[in-house]
Amino acid sequence: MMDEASQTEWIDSFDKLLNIRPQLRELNIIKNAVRVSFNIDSSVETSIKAIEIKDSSKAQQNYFDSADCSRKTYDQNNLISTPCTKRLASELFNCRLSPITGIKLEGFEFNTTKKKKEMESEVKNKIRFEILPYNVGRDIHEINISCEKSIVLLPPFALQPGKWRKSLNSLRTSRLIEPTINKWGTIKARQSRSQVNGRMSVRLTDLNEIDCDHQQEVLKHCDQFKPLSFHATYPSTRMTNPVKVGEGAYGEVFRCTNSSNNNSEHNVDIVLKIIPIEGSIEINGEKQKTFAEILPEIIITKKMSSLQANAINSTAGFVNIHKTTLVSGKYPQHLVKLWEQYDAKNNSENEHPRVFGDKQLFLVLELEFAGNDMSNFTFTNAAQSYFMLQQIILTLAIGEEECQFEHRDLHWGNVLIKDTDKKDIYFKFKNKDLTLPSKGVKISIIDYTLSRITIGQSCYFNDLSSDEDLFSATGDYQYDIYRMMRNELKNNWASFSPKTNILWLSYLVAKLINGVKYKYVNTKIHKQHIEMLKELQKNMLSFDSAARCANNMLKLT
Ligand SMILES: Nc1ncnc2c1ncn2[C@@H]1O[C@H](COP(=O)(O)OP(=O)(O)OP(=O)(O)O)[C@@H](O)[C@H]1O
Repeated sequence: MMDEASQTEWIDSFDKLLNIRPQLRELNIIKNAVRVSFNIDSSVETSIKAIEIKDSSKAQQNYFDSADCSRKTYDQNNLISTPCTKRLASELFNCRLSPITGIKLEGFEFNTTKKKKEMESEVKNKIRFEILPYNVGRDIHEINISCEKSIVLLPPFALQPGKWRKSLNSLRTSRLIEPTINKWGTIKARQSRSQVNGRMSVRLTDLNEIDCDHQQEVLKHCDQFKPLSFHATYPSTRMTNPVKVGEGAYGEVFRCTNSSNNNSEHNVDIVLKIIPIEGSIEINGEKQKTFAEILPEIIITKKMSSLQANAINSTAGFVNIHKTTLVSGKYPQHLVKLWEQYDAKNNSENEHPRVFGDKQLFLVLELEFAGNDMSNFTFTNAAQSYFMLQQIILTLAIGEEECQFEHRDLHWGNVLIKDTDKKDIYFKFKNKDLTLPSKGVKISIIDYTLSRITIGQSCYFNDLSSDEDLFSATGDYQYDIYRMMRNELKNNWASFSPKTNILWLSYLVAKLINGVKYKYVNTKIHKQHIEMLKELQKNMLSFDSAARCANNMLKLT
């Protein structure tokens, strides 16, 4: 089994998670033979799951027992991991619950007082092989897998709070394969993919996919007839004080002052979110978005941004977009340099832009610079955060009222906050003018990848109904919210249920009480507002929409 790969490639898959991202991406999904890891650590949950089914007539079953599966002998001296039988017989794993995730481990319920031999045979019989119903992969790599024994689990795993997409991709990649069975009953390995590209657009009337030329639609939104040259459109001379400020699974974000008209009084602080599209190479563990997949992103961002000037319902709480541009060509050298500077300082998780060829297409979203995200922001005190939360509530309420908007991924990385010297923030809710004290901050909501919205006869949403991975994640209250949303929506992601906004608000209040940074915590005003936040937290889940919550909070009739 070991001759296809060098020893270093057999590092435990859990350990690989600790390695830097480029190596994670090169995990051995197309190797000819795979080791099953059975170390006495969490690797039982992250290691390769592979079996060989002897009887092809059983191939359609969901469960197999060990008798159905072939057992190939292997040279144990070549293996790094402890073989299954040896480990199971030890007392070191005397637990049916994983020490890491608490998942129930089938077959580990033996009693340590039993004799070693009895235990081994009991365990052999009890181990259950589960074939998971994955159907998301686009690339299928056929591999020959053989192993003594393995367990296929869909483990809950801990993710860091905040941005989860890249971590989830890394975990998916590190799991390497999920077995599927072809018509001859042999195993094929599928490389799992993110589901978040599964953006759906449906007409509400007939639920058919919108029939349009997506490339033309994107060009229309960009006011272009064809893609422009990347380096000619964004030369270094057009970008004053440029710096890379952030990155996501889909793009790089650079901040600069837009000095195109050479009038320093009219300089605007903008960010460029640069998203590669339509290319065949994978970026940051994801397939590149297509025109069809990027189009809803543009439409939703523009729609939400336009609410700042809307007649009946208006808010500047959704990030302001100036323009979108479709460019093609090699990544400009001055942006590559900024990318490298960011990487040197922050250890980027994204791929170096050198991977892009000279025909690569990029969609560039020019957004207003909206500050730091909530997880990196230091509030003066809880009075400031309390009123900041009111801005979020009212903004969501206006989104619901205007276009049945649900954000569906409003973790603290997607709320940006910047200082303002304006005393008040203005809103219009159901044609009523409302003013909130800014307390020195203004919020902007970003990232509509999972959002749901109705515009005219069309509804845009992301169908997460089969993204088991996201619903298995743990590590923060944030990951409970995805499960709570699924319950609330009864897994029908097209439907409008503003309660999902309430779920995210309940998460945000929790973060404000116990999570964000405060400068002055020993003041009376801080303590008072922490109590007010706690009171709000008690009541939050009793509302069924942000609109109801806003009505109650602002005593609107
Ligand atoms: N308008 C903005 N102003 C300031 N910073 C921004 C702005 N938009 C994005 N950023 C920064 O860039 C980061 C990535 O942006 P964004 O969340 O839009 O990317 P993404 O690719 O959609 O991320 P994800 O991995 O969640 O898919 C944000 O976390 C934020 O730090």
